[in-house]
Amino acid sequence: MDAVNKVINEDLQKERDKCKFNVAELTAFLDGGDKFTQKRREKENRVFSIQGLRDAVPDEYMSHKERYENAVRKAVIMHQTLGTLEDKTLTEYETARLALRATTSSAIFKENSPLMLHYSMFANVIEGQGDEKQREYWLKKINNMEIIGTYAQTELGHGTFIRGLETTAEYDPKTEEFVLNSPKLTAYKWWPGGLAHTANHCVVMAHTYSQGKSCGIQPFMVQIRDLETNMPMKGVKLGEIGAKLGFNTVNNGFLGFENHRIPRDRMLMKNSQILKDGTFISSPNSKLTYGTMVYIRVSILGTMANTLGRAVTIATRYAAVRRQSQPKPNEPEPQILDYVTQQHKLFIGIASSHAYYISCFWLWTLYHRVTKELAVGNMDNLAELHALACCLKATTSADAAVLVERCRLACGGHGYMLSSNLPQIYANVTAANTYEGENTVMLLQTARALVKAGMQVAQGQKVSPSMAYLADQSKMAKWDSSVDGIVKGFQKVAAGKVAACLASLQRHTNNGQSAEDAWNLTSVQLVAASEAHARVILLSVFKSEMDVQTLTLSGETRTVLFQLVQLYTIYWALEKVGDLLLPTTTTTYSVSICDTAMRCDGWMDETSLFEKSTIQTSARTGIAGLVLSGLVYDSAVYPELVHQSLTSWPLQ
Ligand SMILES: CC/C=C\C/C=C\C/C=C\C/C=C\C/C=C\C/C=C\C=C\C(=O)SCCNC(=O)CCNC(=O)[C@H](O)C(C)(C)COP(=O)(O)OP(=O)(O)OC[C@H]1O[C@@H](n2cnc3c(N)ncnc32)[C@H](O)[C@@H]1OP(=O)(O)O
Ligand SMILES: Cc1cc2nc3c(=O)[nH]c(=O)nc-3n(C[C@H](O)[C@H](O)[C@H](O)COP(=O)(O)OP(=O)(O)OC[C@H]3O[C@@H](n4cnc5c(N)ncnc54)[C@H](O)[C@@H]3O)c2cc1C
Repeated sequence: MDAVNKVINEDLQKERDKCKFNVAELTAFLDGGDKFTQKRREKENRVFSIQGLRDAVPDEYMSHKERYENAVRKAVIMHQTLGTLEDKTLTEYETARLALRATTSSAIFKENSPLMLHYSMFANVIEGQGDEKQREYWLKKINNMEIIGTYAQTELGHGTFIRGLETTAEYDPKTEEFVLNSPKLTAYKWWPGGLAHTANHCVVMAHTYSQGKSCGIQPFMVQIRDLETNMPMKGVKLGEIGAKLGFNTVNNGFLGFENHRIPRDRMLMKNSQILKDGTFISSPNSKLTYGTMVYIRVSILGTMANTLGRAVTIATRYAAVRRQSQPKPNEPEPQILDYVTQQHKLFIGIASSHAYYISCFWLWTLYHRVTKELAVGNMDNLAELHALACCLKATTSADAAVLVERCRLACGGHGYMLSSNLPQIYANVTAANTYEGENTVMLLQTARALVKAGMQVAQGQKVSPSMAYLADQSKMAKWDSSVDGIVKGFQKVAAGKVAACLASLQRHTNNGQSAEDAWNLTSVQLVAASEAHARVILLSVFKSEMDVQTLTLSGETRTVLFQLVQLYTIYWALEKVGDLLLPTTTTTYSVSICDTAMRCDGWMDETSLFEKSTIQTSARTGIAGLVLSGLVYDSAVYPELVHQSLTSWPLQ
């Protein structure tokens, strides 16, 4: 096996030899500096050198039980190898950056680790929701693996609608305990990773009552299994939910309670408290209880960057070594990578993966700042963070799923083989469209903030920085094909969509609909406005962060990174060319389309992207569309970019 690995395919080597930039420099840039590349490699080398972490039989030939047991076995070795969760010499930002760039777990678990929730949500919820004493007590046990935990929020009856959760926690002041119950089948917790057989503790989100009154949804630390026998505790019912598209080694389970009692201090009391006598002290903001979800939504951007990066690396390498067809007689079959259609499929995946990394670190910085503000009682920027995390989580996970599937298709029949790992990668990324807030629901959350901002703009009020562009009433005199120009175009599109939503909401309420019904009737447009806003953020952050962060890089590396920015921007301009050109269509067209299926009335008058003269010219000739298409093919961006994927990913 080792001898085989040492022989590098001639075509692959040829592509690598053509590389015009310093691969080590780019790798360090993505890792956050040489020091981190070194740390990451040390970790990877340690893990990958362990024979016991290699599967003797491919996962797919094992039974469900064998797969799970194999995953537990590897998870234990991984934990022993990597030690405790924290490297105390690193700052919080550095720890997160290293975690997000890590490739070890995805290399060892095709369908993720049964300890995934322990490391991610369980640890974070104690950090974010526990008071000082609780953090001190539980985090030590979590880091030392004295307890194994998960995050139990979703129920069979409700996932999205947290306020609808039916699990109850009723405070009994006589014994100073909470009594947990699942009043019906729909109240059973359903989905938590590791719950089926692995976890012995979990954080349970439950509807809380004290002194006969509702105290809202609160988090509780609950021991669910005996630490010696691993059997369920009294009044606790547990099991596995069944086979899934992916995540089959995550051990997702169900959990029900029947008069299960826990001490008062098991309620995580950083934000809300219930005193011994049952007095409820409410959190300064009920949404602080949802903080862990915001944290994971931010980290999902990084996970999408990593996962898409792996898929596009596999597919691009395959495209370099695969030869097919004979366009020119008497010449060898070309590498499929030389077909422009193949480049068109793959290179946007490379650009997107980079865009997601950059956006994740940018958003993480904001998350970190807002967390610090919250610690001193300042909630001013929580809504903006939430709005950004929701639409970026949804848009990056949706795009990543499409792009990973494209990578699979780009490998022809071989992409259909489980040995390509592309089907499993797809199963992992598509899950992120649902978990941690279903994507449509997340886009509608951001839409709430956009509608509010739109109304504030109309009243001349200031809005949050990421939505400030909504206030810019200027028109674009002509199409500007620079990256900044395209970003500006996207801002106009998003502002137009928000304005159209406001008009539609207004029209429906004027027609006597309730605010809720008007919202529902406008929701297709609201989702579109939210996605457009996400595009503005992704495009503008990718460009502006690159402008600043690449200043110290060599010219060659900067060039290739800016080619990625350019490709990403132009790709989305072409994908959304209809939106960008919408104001250039004739009034008749807009009326006939908009008044029926799209319901985007108000759009033309209020939000024209171009000045009237430009509109008429382009509507007559369709030139704007052609100019846009021309950009990609004239820019010579593609041939340069190929080297990027072949040389810069860490696992080569
Ligand atoms: C930072 C990262 C750095 C490093 C990390 C490194 C490594 C990490 C490694 C790996 C992690 C990666 C990935 C995966 C890990 C785990 C995934 C696997 C498992 C998945 C687990 C789960 O899925 S857990 C369950 C998740 N469930 C959900 O997400 C439910 C979604 N539903 C909701 O969030 C809410 O119900 C709702 C938002 C849809 C509605 O809430 P509701 O109470 O009904 O509120 P509204 O009435 O609609 O709104 C009231 C106002 O509150 C605002 N709001 C809502 N939510 C928040 C929030 N979270 N924060 C702030 N504000 C919020 C809302 O917008 C409203 O505001 P108004 O001003 O308009 O009133
Ligand atoms: C792989 C995986 C791992 C998971 N791990 C965990 C875990 O560890 N812990 C945990 O607690 N949960 C976990 N979950 C559960 C996950 O968080 C929920 O599945 C998710 O929040 C969506 O809830 P739901 O399944 O009830 O879907 P629903 O909310 O029922 O959504 C179904 C459909 O209804 C639509 N819809 C719902 N509400 C609205 C609305 N208000 N407006 C418009 N459309 C709406 C949605 O867009 C969607 O199309 C996991 C899920 C998966 C897939």
